[in-house]
Amino acid sequence: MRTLPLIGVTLDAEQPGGYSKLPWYALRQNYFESVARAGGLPIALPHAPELAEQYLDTIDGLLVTGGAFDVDPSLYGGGPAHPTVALKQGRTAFELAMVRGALERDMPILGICGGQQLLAVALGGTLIQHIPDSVPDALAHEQPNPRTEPGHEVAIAPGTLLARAVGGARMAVNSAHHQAVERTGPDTVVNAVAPDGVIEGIESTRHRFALGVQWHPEYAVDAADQSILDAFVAACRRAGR
Ligand SMILES: N[C@@H](CCC(=O)NCCCC(=O)O)C(=O)O
Repeated sequence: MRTLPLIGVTLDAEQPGGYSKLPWYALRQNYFESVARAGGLPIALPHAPELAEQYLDTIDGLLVTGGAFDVDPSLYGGGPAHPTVALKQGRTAFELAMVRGALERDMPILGICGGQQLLAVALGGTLIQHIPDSVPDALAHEQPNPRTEPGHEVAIAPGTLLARAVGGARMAVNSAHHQAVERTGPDTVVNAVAPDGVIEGIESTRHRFALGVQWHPEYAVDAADQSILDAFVAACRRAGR
């Protein structure tokens, strides 16, 4: 039996330029730090769909991170891609293989921001491709102020896994997204909503822990943010080998 649950953390993929003249991976340190603070052992997962099953045989839980890109609308019947849609096909192919495999195993999954959107799609949901064009009087979901500060509040749905994790009805959250979950799939419920009605969190009702939040709890903007990681890692510990 492992002492710490092994948490697979997905990476962003960058084209040559900047750090390296070759393709490279990137991820903010606070993703790993927030998992470690929660008592998990974070491990980075390079993009290799052919290794997904072996990764899933090894880890106790999956953290699907965010990034400045979008899920391909063809994956949720979204029709033509909005002009603002940016794709990272290799990353999405790997993350989708990992999420689908984890769901099949009922392995705990936490999706953050774009990772929440991918989880929603894997659960049969759809996305709003560009909030400003779809939501009248929408808040600034790509907040102008630093992401270490709140962008807006969310209302947490009572009786949900998220409500039990954070122990409250409202939270201040940061916001760095132009898309959002539009409709949830079967056996999936909305657990958080912004004041303008934009969905800010979803969870499966038929898995032990399949939770996504649109904001970035790894920044710990709200005192309750770390409790989301704590609940996720605790679920991984219970599910662990
Ligand atoms: N498709 C999503 C992506 C949202 C997201 O993951 N944002 C994070 C920005 C980069 C980072 O700091 O991780 C959208 O709605 O834009």
